[in-house]
Amino acid sequence: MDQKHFESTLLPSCQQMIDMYHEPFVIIGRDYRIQAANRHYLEHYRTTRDKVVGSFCYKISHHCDVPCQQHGEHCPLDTVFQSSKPTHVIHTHYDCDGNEELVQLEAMPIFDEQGNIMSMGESINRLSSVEETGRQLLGRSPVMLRLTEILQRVAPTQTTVLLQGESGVGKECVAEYIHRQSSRANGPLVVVDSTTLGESLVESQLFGHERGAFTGADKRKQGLIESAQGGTLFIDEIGELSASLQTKLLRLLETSQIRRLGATEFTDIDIRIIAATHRDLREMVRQNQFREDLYFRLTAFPIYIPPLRERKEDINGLVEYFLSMIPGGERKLPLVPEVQTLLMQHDYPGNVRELRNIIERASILAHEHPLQPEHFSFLDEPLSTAPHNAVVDDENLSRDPLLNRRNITVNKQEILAILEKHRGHRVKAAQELGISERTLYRHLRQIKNGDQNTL
Ligand SMILES: Nc1ncnc2c1ncn2[C@@H]1O[C@H](COP(=O)(O)OP(=O)(O)OP(=O)(O)O)[C@@H](O)[C@H]1O
Repeated sequence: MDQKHFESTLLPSCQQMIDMYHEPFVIIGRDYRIQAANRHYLEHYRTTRDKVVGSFCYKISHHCDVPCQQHGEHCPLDTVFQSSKPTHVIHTHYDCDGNEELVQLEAMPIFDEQGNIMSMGESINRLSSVEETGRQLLGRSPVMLRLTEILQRVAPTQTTVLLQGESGVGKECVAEYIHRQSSRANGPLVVVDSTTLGESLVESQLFGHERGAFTGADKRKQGLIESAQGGTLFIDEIGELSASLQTKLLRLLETSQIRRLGATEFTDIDIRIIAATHRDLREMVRQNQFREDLYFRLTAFPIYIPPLRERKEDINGLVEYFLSMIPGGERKLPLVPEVQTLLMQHDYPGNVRELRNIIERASILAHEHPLQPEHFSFLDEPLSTAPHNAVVDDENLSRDPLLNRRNITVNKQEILAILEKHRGHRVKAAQELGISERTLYRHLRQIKNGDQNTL
């Protein structure tokens, strides 16, 4: 049966009902044919009922000749018909201009009078795009689609979220995504990198202080926590917080109040906290390095972001995205198969950040030409294991007390070169530099703040 001969068995009243729905909504039959589409659907996709009704859903939504499950996506229709229960899933559809758009589908069974499933109703909720979210959270691998689905669920709540995953997997990207998708999106997103909080002033940086609270405090100052009022506080590398700060953070989580340094009064705080770590907090609890009660508070909603090597299906999309950020980068697409293979074979210890760096570096080497395998030859360079004791002074970085204690100073170029050599792997880079990972983080933040073009 082709589309021309399709006749909908739905009652006209059914059409009226779905037209009242405020999201695009379609009714689909067991044979994957769209039986009805509501007014919002036709408006959103700038199409007509004739073009949609009777067509296969996978053809219209995915521009594909076979149902979703045959090209690796979870098919809500199969689930609904098999289970007779509603389901939801995140899919990539095409908008009316042929651009990909990420949508959340809420699918539900529609029964006939005998209680048999007749059709499936599906509402289509568009998820935010790059323009709306700022930094894009990419990833169409099954694991990233599942993650996006979870993020959609948790974002509108006020729950504290703990993001776990290796360095460079996109924890900060995810935090930003949660914030933008939450009711706090119009409020601030304040990022606190625990590794950059200097020991002595940390408390006043976070909690603020009153005038005269300590020598040099000549005026009252708001801390980072207060500056997140009405928004979200993202605490990166939470495993690095000192014991006393852990206690204070726990108190904030329990009472939603803080006291500025030198203040007698408490201030009410309305923030949502998202924390992140690449460390095993549970193990830190076992080793008495992290408060158990704080750990339980933070793990109200833990989210694990898997390393890139476990979701290599994301690589192509990420490469396209990173190239599109480089002037003229689109001209390097599509990638030749040899380069695609090479990128798929790499292990990415530095995760998405490393992939971004690799693409940027190869693009520079390729200049205006298409990317070829030789532009990636730096991937084959062996990692040096030689201890590094270079003593090159840099006024900005040599003041670090840890470094001075060891009588070692390093400069910006050196840090960046070693980091690049280890493809963004901070643990290895810190080892080679002879400094702690924490100190390396601090330096990187300094470099980032001082020179945006460098990192
Ligand atoms: N899913 C993604 N889509 C697009 N870009 C991404 C994604 N994941 C990571 N990136 C990019 O990779 C880089 C590292 O991401 P991010 O800073 O969020 O990682 P992280 O896990 O917070 O790292 P760290 O633990 O070292 O702070 C950034 O440039 C970010 O924009």
